[in-house]
Amino acid sequence: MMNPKIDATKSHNRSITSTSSTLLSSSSSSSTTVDKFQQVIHSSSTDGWQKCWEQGLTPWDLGQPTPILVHLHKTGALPKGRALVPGCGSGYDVVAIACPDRYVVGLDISEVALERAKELSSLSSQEHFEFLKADFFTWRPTQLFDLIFDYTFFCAIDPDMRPSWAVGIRDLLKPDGELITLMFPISDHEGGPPYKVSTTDYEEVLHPLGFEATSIVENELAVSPRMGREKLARWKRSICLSTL
Ligand SMILES: C[S@@+](CC[C@H](N)C(=O)[O-])C[C@H]1O[C@@H](n2cnc3c(N)ncnc32)[C@H](O)[C@@H]1O
Repeated sequence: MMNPKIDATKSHNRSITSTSSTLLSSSSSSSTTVDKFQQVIHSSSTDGWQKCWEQGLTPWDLGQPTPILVHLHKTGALPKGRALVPGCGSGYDVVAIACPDRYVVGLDISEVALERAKELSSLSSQEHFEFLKADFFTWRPTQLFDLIFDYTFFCAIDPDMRPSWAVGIRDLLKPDGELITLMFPISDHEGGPPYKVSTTDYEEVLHPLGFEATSIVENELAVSPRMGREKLARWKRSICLSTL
């Protein structure tokens, strides 16, 4: 399915990595950034993310769109219509898949993240995307989505919030819409964010709402620090359960 020639190794070394017991990074300085990021996040239940953005503590940020998402877009393997990227951060993925056939909304709770996203995308054609400040867990627009792409949002929220995450996905997606999750980090470390994830973690909250995976594959285009710890899953709701 994937083109192995696509260079997925351009991630800079600030990317998040983890070991069995703790989160470490490929360099001691980025490990320190992860530690500081976690301290700041846990210092405030209301504006932890905003503070991280203000202090430049964004160790998850690839500095580029997600390679597998770009590949799916370029090969016509993504639904058209309206797409949502919750917790869009710097917004690379929003801009990467926006096109005349697909209007993309990048949602984030941090004003600083959105300012950065707008600045980074200022030279792109603005017609096919927008950035919105809102809380994913309470935001309910009138227009639903044909596609939701989740990468590093599920693992960023407290695991107790995962059932609410699934309800949000259901409420924001059209009944025949598609959810694409890039599941990361598949590991056994403790703590977070990023909190460890497994396919079962997604199934536990999505199955009760009628979502079934139509495919789950290793992400062969993962950036090098994340290689082997990511799976791409595509989910749809079965028609008979779509009223749940
Ligand atoms: C780990 S970052 C991932 C950013 C981006 N997806 C990426 O991969 O670069 C998580 C993002 O989710 C945002 N966020 C956290 N809680 C949120 C919420 N309840 N609603 C919307 N965005 C939220 C944070 O501000 C942050 O930008």
